Amino acid sequence: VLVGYDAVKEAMVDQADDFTGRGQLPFVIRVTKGYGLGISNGERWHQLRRFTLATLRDFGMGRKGMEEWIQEESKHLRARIAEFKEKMQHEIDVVIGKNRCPNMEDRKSLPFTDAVIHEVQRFLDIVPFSVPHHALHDISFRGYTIPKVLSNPYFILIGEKEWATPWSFNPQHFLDQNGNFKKNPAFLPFSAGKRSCVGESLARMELFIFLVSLLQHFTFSCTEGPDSINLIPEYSSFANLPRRYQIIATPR
Ligand code: HEM
Repeated sequence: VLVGYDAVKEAMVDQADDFTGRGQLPFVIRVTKGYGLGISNGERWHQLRRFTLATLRDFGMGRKGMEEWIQEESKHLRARIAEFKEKMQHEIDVVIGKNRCPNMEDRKSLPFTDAVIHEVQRFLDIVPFSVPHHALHDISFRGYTIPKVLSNPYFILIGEKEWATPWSFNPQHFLDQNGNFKKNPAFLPFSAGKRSCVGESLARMELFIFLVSLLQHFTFSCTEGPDSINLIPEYSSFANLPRRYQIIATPR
């Protein structure tokens, strides 16, 4: 298991050619029947990866087309919910108002909202061990010999060295003392290197536009009050699955 940003970056980015193999998890093989980009290796993976990236580009007709498409989708999604702080709504009201759709340009003017979205992804850590990689041949890494085909999961979003309060939900992890958005290189929910998530830009655009547009139009609450929310996942193993709650969306 590779632990912490330094080790993960060194393996997935600096020594990427050795680590791009996909580890063979029995349940993933069963679900995918061994087919598809996520589970493939070798020449098949290279071709599928090139094809997928090209298709995603065509599908989005470039960044702008994809943005408009997500804006349209977000209009339909406003019926879905969660509870967020007034501070985000205040920031959104000041920067965007209520009469136009948010776009990706707005992100730099919404540092608090952006920090909350990053912190949600860090704290939720939906794929805590990422998807395992394996070494393509026997390799040496930090003085250890890693034999070919040994699976190496890794985790980094909760490192004590990288985060001031790793076990608390704390948007300050992504803000400087002036309230500006601050990047943290250890924020790698999509992994890094040659095998990283091909859907990253689509997913990040969706997270931003959906969430901002929901908060623009609704205030969220839950029937039992915020203290009834249990942050411990309902199921935790390969994935962390959050619990389900009935949420009330009140038009603003
Ligand atoms: C918040 C949403 C998402 C998260 C947190 C996420 C996270 C990840 C992670 C951690 C990996 C493993 C990377 C590695 O092996 O080093 C991955 C791989 C992958 N993701 Fe995502 N992902 C998200 C959304 C998406 C979307 C929207 C798509 C499709 C458009 C997608 C398609 C894929 C594919 C095909 C792979 C396998 C890539 C390969 O093996 O070369 N993901 N993702």
